[in-house]
This record gives sequence, structure tokens and C-alpha cells, in this order.
Amino acid sequence: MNKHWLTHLISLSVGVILGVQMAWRYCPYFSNRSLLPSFKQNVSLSRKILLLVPPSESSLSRTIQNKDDSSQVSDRCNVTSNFVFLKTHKTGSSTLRSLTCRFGYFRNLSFVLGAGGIIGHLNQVSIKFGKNSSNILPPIGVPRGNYASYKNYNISNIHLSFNERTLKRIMYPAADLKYFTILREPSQQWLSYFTYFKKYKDAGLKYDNLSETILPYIKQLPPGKGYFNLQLHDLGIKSAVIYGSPEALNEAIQRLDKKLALVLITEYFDESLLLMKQMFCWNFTDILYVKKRQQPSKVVVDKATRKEILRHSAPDVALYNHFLRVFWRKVEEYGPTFQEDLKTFRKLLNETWDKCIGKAVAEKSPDRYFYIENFLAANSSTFCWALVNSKFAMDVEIVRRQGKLSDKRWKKLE
Ligand SMILES: Nc1ncnc2c1ncn2[C@@H]1O[C@H](COP(=O)(O)OS(=O)(=O)O)[C@@H](OP(=O)(O)O)[C@H]1O
Repeated sequence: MNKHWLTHLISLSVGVILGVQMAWRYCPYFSNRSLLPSFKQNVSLSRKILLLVPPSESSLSRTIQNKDDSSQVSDRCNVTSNFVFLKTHKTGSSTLRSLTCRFGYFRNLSFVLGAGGIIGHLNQVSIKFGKNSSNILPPIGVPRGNYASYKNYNISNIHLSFNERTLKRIMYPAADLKYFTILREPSQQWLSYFTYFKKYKDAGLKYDNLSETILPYIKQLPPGKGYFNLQLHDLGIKSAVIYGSPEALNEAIQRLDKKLALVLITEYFDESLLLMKQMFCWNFTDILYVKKRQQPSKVVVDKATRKEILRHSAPDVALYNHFLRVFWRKVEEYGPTFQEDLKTFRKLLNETWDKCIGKAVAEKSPDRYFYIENFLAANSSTFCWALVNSKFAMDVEIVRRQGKLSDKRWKKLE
């Protein structure tokens, strides 16, 4: 080949590469993710763009160059679009759930959702479905009652009893289907549960002086009573194992370790999301969040009370400590840009807050409990609408597109 031809060939290849990169960055057909931050359509328009067919794995799990985030340089990876988020109680799980809902909502993915109850939450119920019955909603595009087609769900992110066999049967059989969860320091998790769900009332205690009355109350509780170790319960570990031998508990934790691709830690929420972003090949926009279910005031306890809560929570402490070690190992493995990425992410979070949030007030939720509800700023984008997800607005849409057209209880939320 002479020199002239070689020069021609090189300029042609450079042209093709540049062309593909331009198409990737600017053409929505190639990448809907680059559109998200500038979404300016209103909600009714977003309803119209919903496809009625679950997307195939190949159209979702493609190799991309993560170039839409300026801080991210040519990271070649496969986007994770099929996952099971094992929702734990009072760990920041609603915040995490909301961002996974947003991810699936904009990509027309199908969610495992309860057919009864409010916005598809299954209250720690096992999924049941046979030839002629089911307690979950169909995936997108499948008529209700066509039980044989209740499969190929992309996302599960509700409270459910972790039964891997059932989940395997209904989830899209993606090779990279990921399981993940979130854990919180057990004394904080317990306090949040005890106060938010008003469990102190069952104990005959009053909210006003809980700081002093919790200690004598829990001191006299026998093991297994008092809503301790719920994080293990939420991950499907039976009481016999939780309160059995340390060896059996340790084995259960090791099994979870093998199953779970990632365990986020509430105390390091932003750091955890960076790990998730990297592992799932998501971008910064995908992990933006607004805090959910934050109680307007917190009950503060002294050292002795905290110690007693932790004594009752010994199995959850073992679980938490194990995954906290795993978390720090993963932070080390992330690479040298971790701190810089964290700074970038927090800056984006602040900017997004300013753009999307109009006001925040503490109010009673439709399900009777009390937490801070954020409301959408005027004239904000569809992206903001999904991010703020005020009064479950996006959840309602997700449930609606999976065939639940009317239900008195959640209609009240609209
Ligand atoms: N991003 C982030 N970082 C740290 N903490 C957070 C975050 N998001 C939510 N929260 C706190 O998590 C508590 C709510 O947990 P859940 O959403 O899991 O509650 S629920 O089980 O769905 O009702 C609740 O804790 P308490 O306020 O102590 O009750 C929230 O304040």
C-alpha cells in the first residue's frame, strides 16, 4: 500500500470515529441518557412517549462510552438495567428506591409491583402466582390476568421476602442481573423504626420523653422481642438463624455476601451511590436523589441507651460490620478519582436541589406517618418531577402503565 492510500485510510477512519461519537452524544436514538438533564417536556407529554413493550436486554445493555458526565473519561462498561433492590426498613431505602424507579420509568422498564395496597408496595409479602392467580401486577404490555406472561420484569425494588427461586422465575434472565441492598448503623435504624412507625405506643411510652424511657423499656425485653434485627429479617434470614448459633449466622452473612453485588451504607449514602454508579455503569444523573421519609425531628439517646439497643441488635451489628468492611474495600478498589468524583456529585446534588425543589414541609403522609415532603419548583422539568417524586407522583405513573387504572386509595394521592 503506498503512502497516499495510507493517509486516505487514516482520515477516513478518524471521520467515522468522530461521526459515531457525535451521533452518540447528540442523537436521542443512540442515547436517551444525554437528554435527561435537559428534559423540558411536561408530564402529560412524558406519558405519551411510553412504549408498551418491555425492551430487550440487548437494546439496554450495550457497551457505551460514559461521556455524558464531564468528569468521566471513556469508561467502557455495560449499563445494568436488570436488578433486584432488596428494600430494607428505615435505611434510606425509599430514597434509593425512588432513584431506581426514575431509572426504570424513563427507560420503560417493568417493575415487580404488588397488585393490592398502596402504589404497588408488597408489605413484606412473598410473591405468589400460579396458573390462575397472582398478587403482582403484569409487566408493561401484558394484560392483567395473562399470568403465563408475568415474567421478564426488569426491576424489583419493593419490600418483599427474599425468595431467590421465585425472583429468578419472574425477572428478565439477564446474565448480569444484580442484587443489592442498603444497611444502616443498627441503633439509628432501630430508633428510626421505633419512632416512625410509632411502635413506642405499643410499648406504652410517650414520644415526648422517649430519650429517658427507652432504656428501662428495652432492658427488660427478652431476646427476639422489640423490633430488633429487622435488617436481617428484610434480607430473608429466618429468626431461628438470627437468634441461633453465631456460626449459622455467620454462614448466612457469607451467603448474602456471595449473592449481593453491592451493599450500600446509609451513613455513606453519596459514597455508596458512587460505587453503584461505577458498578452499574450509570451516570451522575442516574444517581441524583432527594431525601425521602426524613423525620422532621429525631429522638436523641445517651450512650447507655445506644449500647443497650446495640446489645439487642447484635446479629444486625454483625451484618452491618461485615458489609461496612466490604464497603471500604470497594471504595479502595474504586480508583484514585473517588474524592474528586464525590465532590463533583455533591456539587451536582446542590445544583439540582436549587433547580428542582420549591419548598419542603413536614406533613403527614397518606399512609399516616410523619416525614418531610419536598415539592416541585414551578416550571421545572420532567426530570425534576421524577426526581422530587412528590406524593409518589412517579410511582403512580409506573403503577398505571402496568395496568392498574383505578384504585380508590392511591387515587387519593394524585
Ligand atoms: N440520603 C440519605 N442519607 C441518610 N439518611 C437518609 C437518606 N435518605 C433517607 N434517609 C433516612 O432514612 C430513613 C428512612 O428510611 P426508609 O426510606 O428506608 O424508610 S421506609 O422503610 O421506606 O419507611 C429516615 O431516617 P430518620 O429520619 O432517622 O427516621 C431518613 O431520614
